[in-house]
Amino acid sequence: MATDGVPGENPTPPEGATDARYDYDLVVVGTGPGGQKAAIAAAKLGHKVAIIERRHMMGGVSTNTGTIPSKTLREAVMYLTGMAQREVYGASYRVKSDITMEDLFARTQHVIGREHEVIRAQLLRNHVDILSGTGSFLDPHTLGVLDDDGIRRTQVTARFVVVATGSKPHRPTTVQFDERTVLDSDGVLALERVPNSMVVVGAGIIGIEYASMFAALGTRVTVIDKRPSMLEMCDPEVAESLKFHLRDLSVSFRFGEEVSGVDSNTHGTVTRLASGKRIAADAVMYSAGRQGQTDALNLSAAGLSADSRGRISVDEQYRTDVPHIFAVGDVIGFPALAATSMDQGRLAAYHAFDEPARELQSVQPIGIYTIPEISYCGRTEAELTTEAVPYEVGVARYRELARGQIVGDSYGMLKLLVHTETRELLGVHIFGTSATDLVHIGQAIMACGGTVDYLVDTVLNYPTLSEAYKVAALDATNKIRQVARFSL
Ligand SMILES: Cc1cc2nc3c(=O)[nH]c(=O)nc-3n(C[C@H](O)[C@H](O)[C@H](O)COP(=O)(O)OP(=O)(O)OC[C@H]3O[C@@H](n4cnc5c(N)ncnc54)[C@H](O)[C@@H]3O)c2cc1C
Ligand SMILES: NC(=O)c1ccc[n+]([C@@H]2O[C@H](COP(=O)([O-])OP(=O)(O)OC[C@H]3O[C@@H](n4cnc5c(N)ncnc54)[C@H](O)[C@@H]3O)[C@@H](O)[C@H]2O)c1
Repeated sequence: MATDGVPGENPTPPEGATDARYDYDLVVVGTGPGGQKAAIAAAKLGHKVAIIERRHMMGGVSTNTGTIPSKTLREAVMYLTGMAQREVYGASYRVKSDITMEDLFARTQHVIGREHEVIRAQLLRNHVDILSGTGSFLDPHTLGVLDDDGIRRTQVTARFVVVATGSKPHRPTTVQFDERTVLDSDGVLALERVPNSMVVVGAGIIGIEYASMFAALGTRVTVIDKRPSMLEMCDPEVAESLKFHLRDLSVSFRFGEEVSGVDSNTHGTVTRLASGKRIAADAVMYSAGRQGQTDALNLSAAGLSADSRGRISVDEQYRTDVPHIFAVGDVIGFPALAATSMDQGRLAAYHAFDEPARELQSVQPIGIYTIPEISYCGRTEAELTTEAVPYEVGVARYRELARGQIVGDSYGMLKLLVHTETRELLGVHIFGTSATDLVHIGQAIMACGGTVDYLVDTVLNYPTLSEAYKVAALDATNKIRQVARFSL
């Protein structure tokens, strides 16, 4: 099998599968981030690859109903409401006063359309065959593909298979979803009007991201979660800052409350809580977790099964219990991010074809696209305290940065957690403009085992938000010095 000589160059199209018993060296099911990267990685190694996907889902949940539409919607909300500019131009500043769902979706549809083209072109120029339809196992090496009209079934054989079928919203059986007033995160993308009021059930990342978008649009949002607080994985100070912001946008929180049911009619909805409370709203959005999409796969024909949440278990090489079948992305569960799914797909392909591969770096970022956004990597203060790791905190407030004033962000902050003895960076927690981009500076330093002194001794562009690292580093080192002097 020929391999491409120059890294990144399009591989020579393979004439056939390496093993003549099979049509393909690799068949991937699902074109989300995990499936795309598995297919392209294998093709770049010179293998004959096919990918199965339903006609309207090129790019997966990520491109069609998840990451890309939600982040584009957020961008449209930020722009049209003038949210990010109000500190500069005043509280009444708006780009458009009567924002419609049409306005918001115009931008989303534009980006989704472009992404479809990019993904299709990438697959085709790497000679990956796109098989349109729903894939299911007929035996461990054979997949049936039922076309999108549900009429014609073809079949293909593969030496290796990567299952990258992703996830779908979990819908409790006790709730009647009518796709108009009682919705999940897919249904939100088909809303006809911006609701005046909305109940969000589930204060996970999806729930809080959408709660902040609708609140910015002027919707009165009530967030309900059975847990005692939201975004428990975040630094408490950061989560508290977000909560303060959301309350300012009229968001109400009902934590420690379980939803027992939702009633809906032409007037709207009433959400019933186990505590006896009833909350009226124009719409209810459920964001109470997701489950693996394995129903259509006929896993038993391959000798596989899924757990009660539709997830497939894999080893550290993303290999299932059937050694030539791999699974990646949301279908294997945590962390269920587009970011990680891509690398899982690439690594699964490398492991299948015995291509040397390194493990992923242990320091991984989390980006939460609320308004304002949150991002972090490394450990939290609570974890360090439990583990009795001596640390100091260095904080930079955007309002004290020239760039913070220029962009009109007075609430943002960056917090560094620094080991007081080794001076290593242990954690970075950011709240505010560009947090999801800025976090990568701290991540890179941490991954290289860098210390706070790197930031103290480095000149950064001015005026930038990156300067927050310098300010926080100086703050942490000043505090460490103060304690050291006291001990002398
Ligand atoms: C609202 C929302 C916002 C999100 N925001 C972010 C974010 O900001 N950052 C981030 O990193 N992650 C985010 N995520 C998570 C991210 O979208 C997922 O982790 C990611 O899409 C998972 O990728 P995947 O490769 O598992 O496949 P998916 O993107 O889930 O796609 C799976 C594909 O498989 C196809 N498929 C399923 N069964 C079959 C079959 N039998 N035959 C053929 N095809 C099949 C489906 O049609 C689908 O297209 C978000 C998710 C949601 C819902
Ligand atoms: N920016 C990002 O990276 C991003 C954005 C969106 C989604 N995602 C991914 O999507 C995944 C799923 O997100 P999610 O928010 O749907 O799920 P989740 O599991 O993170 O949160 C669901 C929440 O719903 C609550 N809940 C469940 N049933 C309830 C009930 N009956 N009454 C009240 N509360 C209830 C749970 O306590 C939980 O807090 C995330 O874990 C993440 O991996 C990532």
